[in-house]
Amino acid sequence: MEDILDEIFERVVESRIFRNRDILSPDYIPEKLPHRENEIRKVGSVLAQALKNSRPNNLFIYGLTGTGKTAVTLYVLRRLEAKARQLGVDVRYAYVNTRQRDTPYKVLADIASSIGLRVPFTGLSTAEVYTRLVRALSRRSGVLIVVLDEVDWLVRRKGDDILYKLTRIGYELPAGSTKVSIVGITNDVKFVEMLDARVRSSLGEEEVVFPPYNAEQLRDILWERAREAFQPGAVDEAVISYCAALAAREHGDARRALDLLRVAGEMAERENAPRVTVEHVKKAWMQLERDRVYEVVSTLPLHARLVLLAVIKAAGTGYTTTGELYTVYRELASRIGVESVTQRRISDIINELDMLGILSARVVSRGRYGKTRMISLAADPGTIIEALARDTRLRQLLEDAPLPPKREQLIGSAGA
Ligand SMILES: Nc1ncnc2c1ncn2[C@@H]1O[C@H](COP(=O)(O)OP(=O)(O)OP(=O)(O)O)[C@@H](O)[C@H]1O
Repeated sequence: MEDILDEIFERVVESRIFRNRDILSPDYIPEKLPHRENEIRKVGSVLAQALKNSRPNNLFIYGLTGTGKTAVTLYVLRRLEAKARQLGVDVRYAYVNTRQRDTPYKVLADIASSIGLRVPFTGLSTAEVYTRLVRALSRRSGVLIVVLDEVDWLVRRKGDDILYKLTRIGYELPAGSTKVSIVGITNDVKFVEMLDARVRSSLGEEEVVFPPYNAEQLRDILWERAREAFQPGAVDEAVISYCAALAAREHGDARRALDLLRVAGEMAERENAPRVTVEHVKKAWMQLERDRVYEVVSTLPLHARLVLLAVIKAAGTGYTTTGELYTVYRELASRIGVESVTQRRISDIINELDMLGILSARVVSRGRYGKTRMISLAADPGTIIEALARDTRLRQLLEDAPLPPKREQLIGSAGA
């Protein structure tokens, strides 16, 4: 036993692969953010007002995942804070990720703690926490920048009341007290439509959109991080370009590209390989894809999981049509005693699952029989089944009857 562990320990300590793996972790904020100069300039120009003790306009940042929104915002805020210290101006910021801190209470408690006000974990009403926060802000001066990351998460679950309150907090404070400005970050472009018009206009005093990275930009980003994270010679141009190309094919997500490189490195290290190869990247891609599918499927609402199960039952690894799918779905729903939703809603669910890359739905013409959608699984069936089977009711349904034969021939007869 000792020998096994010695070997593992030595492999990590004397890694030929990693010098400092943490540099590839998603929380690490690098010194340089290539290809984000424009965004840094825009965010910096809005927030710089704080250095003159003025309230910066509220700022709304959006862009797809992994486009550097959080990294840029925190990078600018850290530099701003340092500059403010130099100038002797009181500028602080509170960073709250509302996916992790998912209630108005927790959000307010985090903001309070950024100005040194302690709020108990529970026991107060949200209104009381708000009142205490307002009181504390009115006793202080300076500027407080509140960053609400993944703000759509909170609003979708708890409504936009908290945003309304926070964007209005200035009206409740007497002259000379803390000036509060809000930075909202989201990767959901449709989120804006969910907001009350007043919240939308006040949060969007300024807006910055982060475009996705292309493969070339991702390569620069990866090299910047790889130089410090890996031992010299452990990764080469082919590996970096391959990671960049795969991530760019999705939507230019830097997080995905970095994850890919990190997992490929871990695989090489575990194999005691002298360097990371394209093969490691391919395997890493498959593993990350499986993890993603598992995570997405496990957290889907019940009816979406039933739809997936219906596709498995009706199509196996082949195809099914919308009508057939709906029949099977209703049967499954009734077997576990839940009321089925309408065909229209199922259609929406199919679109959502298509966008998530779990299902593929293609419209095909069936000549004089009109059009139909051919639906099939678009991700690894084994992983989907594993994730569905976490729910005992669904596991039972999965075990109930064998899968029907493949349906590929349907496609041919539909002329697709
Ligand atoms: N230009 C860049 N240079 C170096 N690293 C970057 C750059 N852009 C993003 N990253 C890195 O990619 C990862 C994801 O970035 P970040 O968290 O900022 O994305 P995001 O747009 O906030 O995504 P999400 O909406 O999913 O939260 C982080 O590890 C970040 O450091």
